[in-house]
Amino acid sequence: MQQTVFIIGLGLIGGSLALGLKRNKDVKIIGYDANGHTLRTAKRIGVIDEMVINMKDGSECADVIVFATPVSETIRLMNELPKWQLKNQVIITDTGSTKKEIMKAAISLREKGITFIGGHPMAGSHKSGVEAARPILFENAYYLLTPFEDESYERIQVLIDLLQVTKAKLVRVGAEEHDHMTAVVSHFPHLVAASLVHQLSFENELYPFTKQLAAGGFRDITRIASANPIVWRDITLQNRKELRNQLQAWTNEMSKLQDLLSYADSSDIEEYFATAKRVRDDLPINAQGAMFSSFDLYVDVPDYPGVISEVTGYLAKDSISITNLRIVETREDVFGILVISFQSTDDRAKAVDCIANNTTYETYIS
Ligand SMILES: NC(=O)c1ccc[n+]([C@@H]2O[C@H](COP(=O)([O-])OP(=O)(O)OC[C@H]3O[C@@H](n4cnc5c(N)ncnc54)[C@H](O)[C@@H]3O)[C@@H](O)[C@H]2O)c1
Ligand SMILES: O=C(O)C(=O)CC1(C(=O)O)C=CC(O)C=C1
Repeated sequence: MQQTVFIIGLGLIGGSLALGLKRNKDVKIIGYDANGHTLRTAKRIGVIDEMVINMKDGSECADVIVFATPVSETIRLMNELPKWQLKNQVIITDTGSTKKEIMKAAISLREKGITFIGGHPMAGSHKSGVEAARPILFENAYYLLTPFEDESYERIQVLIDLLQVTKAKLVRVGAEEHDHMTAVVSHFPHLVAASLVHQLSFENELYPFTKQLAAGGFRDITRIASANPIVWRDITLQNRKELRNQLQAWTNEMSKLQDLLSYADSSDIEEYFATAKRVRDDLPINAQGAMFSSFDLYVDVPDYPGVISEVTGYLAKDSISITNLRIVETREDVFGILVISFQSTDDRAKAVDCIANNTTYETYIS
């Protein structure tokens, strides 16, 4: 049976969901974005099957409506829906990073007999926009659903059946619990990343050379500070209470660090790092999802013209797809390390063999 899915907001997440759902040939994707350029691009590059230029047209013919807009916009737009002639059995969902405020706003839909099931795919990136969308983004990632407690099993199952094709791990949680857990592993780390970048820019006024030294570590820990500020403004506003609690916990941890720096001996300091390493090493970072991972391979290449196309040429010859390519500059005067990203660990393993078979360059997995 054909299903029509209407996606509102065609950025990284709306676009990736559209591409993921399109793998099911019985699903037709209609898209809308407030940004005309994004909307036309989404149609041109085949992210959506059809575009509409207002929400009403898409909403009235949809079996499922998905909001993939910044969370404050989602709440504003949800309130528009009851004005239109929606299908009787329509299911409304969203992809927002917060859930409590959204579920609160959904009460008015529910009072009008409209089904709303909150959703949040726990995969993403610091990139935004439709060009960054990927069909595999949600594969193996947790995809949290926050239906109302007494939502009918059949209605939830319709949404689960639809989303299954993305290969995400669908898990049901309460909205409050959701906002607590995501504050710890997602929202607060974004505040920390932004604050480290602020700290660097302050430092930079006194020691302008410092920025040049911001190599792997600083770049890794602050990658997410490059995310869309509007998306993160809205998340922060909606999850303020949990974020204040996290900040208090962080402040307590920092004061422990103050003590460590002032009084601790070398074994206590080593133990501090060792405990963190144990916990960090146990995180499931090699699977996409709980943490987004792009399966990077570091290649130590010599500095001569054409070396990058030489390496990518060998990979192309063996039909190994790459998703990204960059040079990590560790020193200004020395050619950096070539970092090639792959879609899967399998592709990366094939690349290691391919480079070993064709060159003498050393490869590393971080
Ligand atoms: N970026 C991530 O890593 C990530 C991960 C999971 C969930 N989310 C959530 O998914 C949602 C979308 O985030 P994104 O990363 O795709 O952002 P994005 O900036 O890539 O895309 C958002 C899109 O929404 C459009 N938009 C904004 N206001 C609109 C309106 N009134 N009507 C129609 N379109 C509108 C924008 O033009 C843009 O194309 C957010 O709620 C975010 O919290 C983000
Ligand atoms: O990988 C990233 O860049 C992300 O920030 C993705 C991330 C996260 O914090 O893990 C961001 C927001 C979400 O709602 C879910 C995933």
